[in-house]
Amino acid sequence: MSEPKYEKLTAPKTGTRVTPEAYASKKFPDDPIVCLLKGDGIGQDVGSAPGITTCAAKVLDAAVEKAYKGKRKIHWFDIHAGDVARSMYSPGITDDQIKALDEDGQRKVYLPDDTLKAFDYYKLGLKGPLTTPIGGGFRSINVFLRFKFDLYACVRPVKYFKGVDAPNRNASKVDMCIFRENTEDVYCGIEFKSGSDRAKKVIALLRELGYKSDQILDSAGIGIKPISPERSKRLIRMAIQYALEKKSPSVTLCHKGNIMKFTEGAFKDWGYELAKAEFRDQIVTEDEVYANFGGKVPAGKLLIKDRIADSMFQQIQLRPDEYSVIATPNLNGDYLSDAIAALTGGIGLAAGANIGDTAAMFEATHGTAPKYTGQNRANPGAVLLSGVLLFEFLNWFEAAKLVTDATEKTFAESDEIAKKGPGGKLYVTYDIARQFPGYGEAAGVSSSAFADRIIEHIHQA
Ligand SMILES: NC(=O)C1=CN([C@@H]2O[C@H](COP(=O)(O)OP(=O)(O)OC[C@H]3O[C@@H](n4cnc5c(N)ncnc54)[C@H](OP(=O)(O)O)[C@@H]3O)[C@@H](O)[C@H]2O)C=CC1
Ligand SMILES: O=C(O)CCC(=O)C(=O)O
Ligand SMILES: [Mg+2]
Repeated sequence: MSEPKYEKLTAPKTGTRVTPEAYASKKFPDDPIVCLLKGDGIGQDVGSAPGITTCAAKVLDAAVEKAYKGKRKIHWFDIHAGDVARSMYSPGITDDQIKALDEDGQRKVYLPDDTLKAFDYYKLGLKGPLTTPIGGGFRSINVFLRFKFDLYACVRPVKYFKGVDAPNRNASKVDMCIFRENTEDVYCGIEFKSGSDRAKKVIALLRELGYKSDQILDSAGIGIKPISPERSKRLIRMAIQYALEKKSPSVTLCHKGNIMKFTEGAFKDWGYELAKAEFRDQIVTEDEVYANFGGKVPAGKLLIKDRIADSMFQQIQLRPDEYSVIATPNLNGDYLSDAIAALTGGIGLAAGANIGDTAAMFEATHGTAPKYTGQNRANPGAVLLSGVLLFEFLNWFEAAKLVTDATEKTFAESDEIAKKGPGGKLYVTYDIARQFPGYGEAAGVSSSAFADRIIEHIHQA
């Protein structure tokens, strides 16, 4: 495969492409080219106000330089999506002109072919959040990218950072990693609008299958939720492998199988089936623990259990230490990610990665938080910690540790200041500052000042 021809992009002149062979062997170059998609809202730079992606990339570069002194380096390739892509590739296009386009045409305004070609070639990216219109318009570009490149696992670890004064008193017990299936479920975008010809056809078909008009009104909009054994199993396999590698105590299959028996319930059944077929010697199921081991997990075994999604939301709050790796279908994973992140201080710190077999895109759990656009105010921590996941993926553990330790130091020093009473100067952004008793949002610093403080700690390490 040779470098694609771009309309407006210029690839970095130095650096090495991460190839499918590198993915297969898990041996990555010391100078990888990584696509950087800054994103919309808080992701984008506005005038002299840097967005969170720029702030995060600056910290990541500082950590690599400190850890490897020039022997390793990320070569960023700026590619574009969202509002920036619209103004670059379709300057002057009006909202009405965009509305008149079909879905594919609308998508191309915000996700140009250049961007797809570049990511398809380079296969590795760090991405800021992108806006999705609500109730109409094009499908989510974020979701589109995950489907297009078969980034089937959305991996979102959430761990308490010492020094963050999270309101939940169980915060320090949180150490979970969500594996959210990324390519199925209601996210497939198969929907039929109420009253449309297609909705009427689908309803007519359902009537033929025996579903009566009191079950599905003629006026209903319809959404389809496909969940397959192949795609469930590959996600659950990755979750179990991760848990075994990290010596995690359990994998919980989180589903709503009591209500959606053949999708969510099947996800759970396929999970147990896979665990027994492929990992029999390393795992034990919760049923087996009670039937054969008096309720105690035998030493060295990974516990496979399942929970119904609604109960899971209270479990994570009341008994977070009983959960470590969670494998779940797409929509549950979306809801759970934000909820678990809230336990440790909020989505400003919630990192994530979309991982496939031959490509990966690292991105925060949160969205564009549009009201903070151009204010240099939002927390760059989630994108930064997504960069830490990128480092771990590349096996750059020294750089990953430098960033994590320096971030922790930045929280810890603010905690020390806050303990002395209100009125001190903190080094964290508004969202973390407001959690310290007696402090408010105004005690926080800008995104760039928080990033710079982390860099100072990296230099001092
Ligand atoms: N992967 C992606 O690109 C994603 C994109 N989106 C899209 O983002 C848009 C906005 O979505 P919305 O529902 O408002 O959710 P957001 O996650 O963008 O924001 C919700 C709230 O979370 C807090 N927050 C989010 N990010 C940060 C941060 N970095 N630092 C501090 N606080 C933060 C803010 O809380 P507070 O108001 O309390 O300060 C914010 O108002 C939508 O178009 C949505 O589709 C959503 C999720 C993921
Ligand atoms: O694509 C979007 O706009 C939302 C995606 C989202 O909420 C997520 O990935 O967690
Ligand atoms: Mg979400």
